[in-house]
Amino acid sequence: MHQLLGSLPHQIFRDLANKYGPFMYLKIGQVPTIVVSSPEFAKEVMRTHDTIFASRPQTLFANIMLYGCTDMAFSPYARVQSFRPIREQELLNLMEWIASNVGLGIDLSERIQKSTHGITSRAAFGKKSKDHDEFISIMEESLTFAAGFEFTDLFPSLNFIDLISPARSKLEKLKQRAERIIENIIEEHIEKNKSPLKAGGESETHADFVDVLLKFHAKDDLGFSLTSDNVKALIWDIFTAGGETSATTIDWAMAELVRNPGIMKKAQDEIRKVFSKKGRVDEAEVTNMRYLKSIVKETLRLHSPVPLLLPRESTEKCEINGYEIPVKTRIVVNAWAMGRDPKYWTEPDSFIPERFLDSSIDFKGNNFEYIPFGAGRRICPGISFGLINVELPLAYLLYHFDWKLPNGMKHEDLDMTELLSITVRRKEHLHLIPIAYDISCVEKSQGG
Ligand code: HEM
Repeated sequence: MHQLLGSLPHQIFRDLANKYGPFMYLKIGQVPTIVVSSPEFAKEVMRTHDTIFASRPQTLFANIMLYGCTDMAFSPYARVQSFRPIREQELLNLMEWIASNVGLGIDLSERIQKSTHGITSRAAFGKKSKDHDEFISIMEESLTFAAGFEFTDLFPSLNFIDLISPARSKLEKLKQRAERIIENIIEEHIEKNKSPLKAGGESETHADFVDVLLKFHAKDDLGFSLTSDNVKALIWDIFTAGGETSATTIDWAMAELVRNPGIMKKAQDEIRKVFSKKGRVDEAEVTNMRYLKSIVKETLRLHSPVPLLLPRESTEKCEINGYEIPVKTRIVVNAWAMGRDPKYWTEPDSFIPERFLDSSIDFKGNNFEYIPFGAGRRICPGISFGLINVELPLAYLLYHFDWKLPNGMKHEDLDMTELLSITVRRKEHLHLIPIAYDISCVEKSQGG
């Protein structure tokens, strides 16, 4: 659909909502769909009728990559603090690499992707898989089919076409490659837990996400059991939901900062004032950086990485605003459109972090005009982990380096075109030239 109309779905839905209103019934292909584009109706769906809309539709992507939608049976754990050494190490590695490229053009987007996925993998799987880079590229390719707008998602009764659809065969192949990597990760954990050192079981403090999943694998005695497919789908979920969203947010934030040098300078002043004495960033103090936090909030408002949240589907009929919503209606909530609605935001299309400095608006699902993490019982369970994974890398990038655009490019010319997948990234990779500000601690760590 989006290719035909030349815009991305969240943009098309906003234009339609401007014309036909914020609670719109559409038939997309054969699928009855309600598109919600106002905080009042978002609240109706995600608070008043939360239970009815807590299901997700079974799309082609979810059926194949998520093992018939057997993922997310429960929220992942969020021992955010305990992953601090992992974050520090990965980010120091990234700083070292950037320091060795000072004055040269680098593909910052690619490096951010790698290190964010590195943090997620090490937190979730104990270490980076030996097939880390391949796993990232499989994920990237498969996510382009995840938005739920494939032919077969829109015409479910024509499933004979589905069987020969190029999307299905591509996804099947990607799944086979991903499965091999995921099975290796599981196998390594099973072996590790068999080792004599681990006799008596992995200690709770060192158990990673996969260890926790394996404890619930096929064990009814714990009152809750996961099948092999559940375990594999959950590993996939964490890798994609955890890494991709954070990397996309950092990338947009850096692009906005490069386009707005005054804001970049203000952020660097805040960060450098605090860390200059130490000569390095300290995670414990990043939580007090008010301006940096406002930058992250503003980035999530303008560039919500999951602009249409994840689709939902009604499990029984209900009434909203005098309309009867039948069972199995798909619900699309346009968080991106609400985040840019002039009714709620002054200068909605401008990047102004100051708007959040003295504002009580947060993204925990209470202010429905601002829901980059969703709301209700399907709200993102990874908010804290996601936020620190964005704030900390930004603090490192802004503390240690100044940033210039290559080839004499002007900051206002930076292309902010969006690219569709289930997350919305910038179409172009961010190529920048790092200039050293204070890299003494990175150089020291290089030396040994
Ligand atoms: C900047 C970072 C992130 C953003 C913007 C984000 C955004 C979202 C959004 C919009 C949803 C859908 C919510 C809804 O439908 O109401 C979601 C779901 C989810 N997120 Fe995140 N997320 C981020 C980071 C993370 C991280 C770090 C993890 C895990 C470690 C994670 C795990 C999940 C999972 C498992 C779901 C599915 C929840 C469910 O269906 O019940 N996310 N996220």
